Amino acid sequence: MGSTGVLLLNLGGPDGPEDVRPFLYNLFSDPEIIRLPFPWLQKPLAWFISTSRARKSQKNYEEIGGGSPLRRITEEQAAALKTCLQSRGVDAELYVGMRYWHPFTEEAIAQIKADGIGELVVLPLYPQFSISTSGSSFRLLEALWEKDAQLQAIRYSLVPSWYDAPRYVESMVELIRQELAHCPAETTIFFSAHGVPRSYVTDAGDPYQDEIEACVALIMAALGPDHPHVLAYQSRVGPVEWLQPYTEDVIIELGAAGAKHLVVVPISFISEHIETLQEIDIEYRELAEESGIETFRRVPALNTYPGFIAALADLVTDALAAPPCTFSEVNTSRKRVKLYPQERWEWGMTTAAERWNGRLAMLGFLALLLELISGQGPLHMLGWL
Ligand SMILES: C=CC1=C(C)c2cc3[nH]c(cc4nc(cc5[nH]c(cc1n2)c(C)c5CCC(=O)O)C(CCC(=O)O)=C4C)c(C)c3C=C
Ligand SMILES: [Fe+2]
Ligand SMILES: [Fe+2]
Repeated sequence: MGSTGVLLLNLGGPDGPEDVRPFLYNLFSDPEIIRLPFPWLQKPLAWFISTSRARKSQKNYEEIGGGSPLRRITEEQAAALKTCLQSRGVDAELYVGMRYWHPFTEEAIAQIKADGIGELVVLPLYPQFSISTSGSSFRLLEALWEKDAQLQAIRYSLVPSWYDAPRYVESMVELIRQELAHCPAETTIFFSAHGVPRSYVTDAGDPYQDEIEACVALIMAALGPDHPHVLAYQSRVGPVEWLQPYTEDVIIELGAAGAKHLVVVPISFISEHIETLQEIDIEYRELAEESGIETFRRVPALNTYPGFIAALADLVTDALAAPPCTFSEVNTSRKRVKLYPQERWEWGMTTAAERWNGRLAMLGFLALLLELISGQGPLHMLGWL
């Protein structure tokens, strides 16, 4: 058997302003992020959304220095994890595979093959599983595996999610306590999770909301019952309904109800990035001040916090010791989860028919918008006219 490897998966982020549009294009090209009934519409729509969103997104990245710190932090996590594993007698090569920007997952896999890795642990840097994050990366890896005999020879094991890993929960509790030490006794702990469209949970069976709620419950059980706390969902994109309540609404409601002190806990992110540094620290802070909140503090992301790196090392050593968890096993253990493309057609006045009705209407509307904004309709774009 060859040597041992650990592949850390994350979303990726633009290194500078010129990367923002192509990064967004990659993100919106992913059917796990935007679920469309027709694969051929995915790329034109991704082009349309990335082009129209790029300026706003670039402005947000400018406020945090022009680009995302995600690559640097993830590489620091990889280096710290390698050292921690070495101290436990595990000699492993670390790889970083981003879903939508450099270093791409495909680049990491090419390196894993070149290095002749014989045993691989695949560890997503998302504590809670979502179709849109870990699910999307697993689907990409599965596709790479399917067509590559060299990859099929590797003994690999996936870690689907780890929101309940004891040292991760402990580290979160430690960081929250450190922040609470600077706050008055009546401070509300405000868990802000990344949102996903509500239909991912209700229709596609994404376990994300359950895992977020279980994670918050574990942290609160360890912190003790004295603290008032709330959970809300941030970063909504697009017109459809996402998981509720929305972070911005809850900040306004708390202010109106007379709350004065908040500590925000970014619960789905383990690294600083645009949604902590810009959205929480700048946008939500402003909103909180306007809503009459006097103390608005945020718990820092775990980054390379030693207890957290130890938690990651536990996950790796546990995965190496246990029977391997494979792609088919993740799909079986989450058999209610419908990874895209998922639906089968049913004839008659069914929910499927109604859904398709809505989708076709939406497609007509999008085609019109596309034509109005770009001067080119979908058929021109496809070279049909
Ligand atoms: C449009 C749908 C999106 C879903 C669903 C979504 C889920 C989701 N995302 C993260 C974590 C990250 N998202 C990041 C960037 C980002 N995500 C979306 C859209 C969706 N995310 C967009 C449009 C962007 C780009 C930034 C922007 O324009 O707002 C990042 C990278 C941030 C960086 O520093 O560059 C992360 C990380 C989670 C955890 C999640 C669902 C659970
Ligand atoms: Fe996101
Ligand atoms: Fe966002």
